[in-house]
Amino acid sequence: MIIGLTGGIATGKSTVSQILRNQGIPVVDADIISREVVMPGKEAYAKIVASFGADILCEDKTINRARLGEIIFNDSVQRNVLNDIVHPAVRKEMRLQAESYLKSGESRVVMDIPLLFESKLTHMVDRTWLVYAKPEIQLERLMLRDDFTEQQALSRIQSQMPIDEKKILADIVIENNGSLTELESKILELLYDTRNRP
Ligand SMILES: CC(C)(COP(=O)(O)OP(=O)(O)OC[C@H]1O[C@@H](n2cnc3c(N)ncnc32)[C@H](O)[C@@H]1O)[C@@H](O)C(=O)NCCC(=O)NCCS
Ligand SMILES: Nc1ncnc2c1ncn2[C@@H]1O[C@H](COP(=O)(O)OP(=O)(O)OP(=O)(O)O)[C@@H](O)[C@H]1O
Repeated sequence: MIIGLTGGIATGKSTVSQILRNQGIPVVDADIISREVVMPGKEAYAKIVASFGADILCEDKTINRARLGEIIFNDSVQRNVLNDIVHPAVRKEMRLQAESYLKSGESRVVMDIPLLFESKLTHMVDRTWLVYAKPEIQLERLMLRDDFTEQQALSRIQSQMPIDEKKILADIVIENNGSLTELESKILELLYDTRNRP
């Protein structure tokens, strides 16, 4: 059984993933894999440098994520260029990792995929869980976590499907508008309720 965990930027996916990992549930994380597949020497790295130029590199030749982010979160054409380079490699690696967990006998594997609905990847999972935070809380958490101005935060939020639209598409909605303790209790309850029936 593969659970697709999604949400909006900064609504709490990584926080939920950590709670799930603490419960012994394996999580395959698209954000982590998307960092690995763009390391120097990887196929996607060469394509990114060819498309965006050497200006998006740090001195050590790794990709300057802040600089690339400023480009792609403010320009949907450039965003699609990057997505087309990175996403196939991420999907391939996610499948491999999830299959490996299932083969080793895990009954439930979580795929943390921020763009699950935008990229129409629901066929990769059996159920969808959405981590939801009200738009004003999402904005506040994003500005606080990444030290963004309101404009920087909004450009990232607006690069995604609105969280209220995702809410309609998800099988299960995990409300994350309260405390971390409340969130943890909700996840434990959800795991208990869905032990044999996700
Ligand atoms: C633009 C990049 C370099 C910025 O890196 P940075 O370290 O600042 O952010 P990070 O990768 O941790 O992503 C943070 C969050 O931004 C959001 N996000 C990232 N990429 C995208 C995108 N292409 N479109 C919309 N939202 C995105 C997601 O909610 C993600 O969880 C990086 O996000 C990237 O390479 N994005 C393209 C790959 C991608 O789509 N990743 C998301 C899941 S596969
Ligand atoms: N219930 C909560 N109460 C207070 N802070 C929270 C809560 N849930 C998450 N946060 C904080 O909000 C920020 C965003 O959470 P998190 O990093 O888990 O989001 P995310 O959905 O994984 O983001 P991204 O899309 O960027 O990967 C973090 O700083 C996290 O510590």
